[in-house]
Amino acid sequence: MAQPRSLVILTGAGISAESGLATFRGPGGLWEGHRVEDVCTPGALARDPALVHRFYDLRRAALAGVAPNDAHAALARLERAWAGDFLIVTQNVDDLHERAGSRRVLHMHGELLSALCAACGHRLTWQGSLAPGTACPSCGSPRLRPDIVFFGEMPYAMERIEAALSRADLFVSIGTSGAVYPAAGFVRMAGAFGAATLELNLEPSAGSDWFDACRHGPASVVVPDWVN
Ligand SMILES: CC(C)NC(=O)[C@H](Cc1c[nH]c2ccccc12)NC(=O)[C@H](CCCC/N=C(/NCCC(=O)O)S[C@H]1O[C@H](COP(=O)(O)OP(=O)(O)OC[C@H]2O[C@@H](n3cnc4c(N)ncnc43)[C@H](O)[C@@H]2O)[C@@H](O)[C@H]1O)NC(=O)OCc1ccccc1
Repeated sequence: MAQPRSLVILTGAGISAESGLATFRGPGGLWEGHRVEDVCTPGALARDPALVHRFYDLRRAALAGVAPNDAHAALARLERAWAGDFLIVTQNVDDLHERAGSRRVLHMHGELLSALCAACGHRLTWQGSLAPGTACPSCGSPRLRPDIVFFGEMPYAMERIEAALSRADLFVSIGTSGAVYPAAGFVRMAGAFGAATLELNLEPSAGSDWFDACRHGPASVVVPDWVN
């Protein structure tokens, strides 16, 4: 196969698992203790903003105690060496890709270190806890919320993502269970545009059958192996 020129990499919670961040559906997964609809839906935010804000405050605080692992580092290395189009589309809201040195990263489900005004759409970097009712520095309305895409909300930058998928020669999915859409549909979209597709995951995912090739194992092993 000719050297791929245009690469799109999708990552999920599995790439951050070995850094000590819980995944969603694994044992002790993030949702355990909280029903998704109680903490990650617009309805939940309206019903109990304190619970939702506290859920993301805890995850934001946990970031200080973790660091990127060899899988994040390998992708940053690959990006520096890559001549063509390169894009990491992550479902993760942590900042471990950027802390590993990755630059061309798109957070399709939002970021913990960002706050969003639900009234005017203004965004600002946010560290520490975010109390419900915090005023937006741009429009003054007390409607700052976690800059997170909740279930039922449209993921960010879908046009940019679909454009990159339509140009991709190679699509690689790392550490995701393929349970959440539209991300779980990207392998079929990329494949339909002629891209070669590869899954790197601890175990087979819900979408493994859609990939041309799969390599299963811990991300900190299979990702550097693939990159080198
Ligand atoms: C549950 C599912 C069935 N529901 C959905 O998909 C819904 C509804 C839906 C839409 N289309 C559909 C089609 C069919 C069915 C349902 C739907 N989708 C939505 O609501 C999306 C929005 C979904 C985004 C929700 N927000 C998240 N995150 C932010 C919050 C937060 O992070 O707190 S989703 C969240 O869950 C998902 C978790 O999945 P993974 O990251 O894969 O994690 P998981 O634990 O599941 O798996 C980990 C994997 O890693 C592996 N692993 C573990 N350790 C390692 C290791 N060490 N190494 C390697 N791999 C490892 C494991 O084996 C496993 O495979 C991620 O996307 C993550 O971001 N929005 C929308 O569709 O909007 C519409 C719309 C259209 C027009 C206009 C307006 C609206």
